[in-house]
Amino acid sequence: MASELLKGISESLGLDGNYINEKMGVESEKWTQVLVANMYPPCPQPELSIGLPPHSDHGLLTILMQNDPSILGLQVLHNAKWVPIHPLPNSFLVNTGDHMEILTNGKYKSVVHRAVVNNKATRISIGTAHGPPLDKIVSPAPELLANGVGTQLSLPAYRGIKYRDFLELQQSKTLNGKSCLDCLRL
Ligand SMILES: O=C(O)CCC(=O)C(=O)O
Ligand SMILES: [Fe+2]
Repeated sequence: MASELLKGISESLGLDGNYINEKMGVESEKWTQVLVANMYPPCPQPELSIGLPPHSDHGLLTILMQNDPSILGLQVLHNAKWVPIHPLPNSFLVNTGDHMEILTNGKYKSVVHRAVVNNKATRISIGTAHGPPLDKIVSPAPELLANGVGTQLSLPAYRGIKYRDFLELQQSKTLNGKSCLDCLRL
């Protein structure tokens, strides 16, 4: 499913459908897939608590599902406001991650999101994060920097970094409140 979505994203950028899959080693033996299960039990004082603090996902795409679409929890930061996401029944929700933003030179943004809790029902979400192999150095795709006649030539907005080093940077205490992407911005 992730590789089909990545085909659509490649095409939306005017690239060959297999571009991202090939460049990012998607479905190769070493590509990164992480399964995360989150459980948010009811909280008597939800306004004093947070389920999952604001963050962006590090990979290319995260595919998320949740137990009951009528229980709200996920919020996305949009125009400096937290917007609640109303999941569609029987659907997956797809987030674009930091490496999508780096690879597309900011054409696709990495979504900052968080999960809030409620005082009524347990919410469970299950996500699969999809990224390149850990030893892959990801930098803005050259094809997107000078994309055809009549379009503006853009300069790379991020420096390249090995996926493993990005994950280590994200886990390290040297960020001082900055996001990893901010550290890579040129
Ligand atoms: O519970 C949710 O909907 C969000 C989960 C999430 O953002 C994550 O696992 O990275
Ligand atoms: Fe997330």
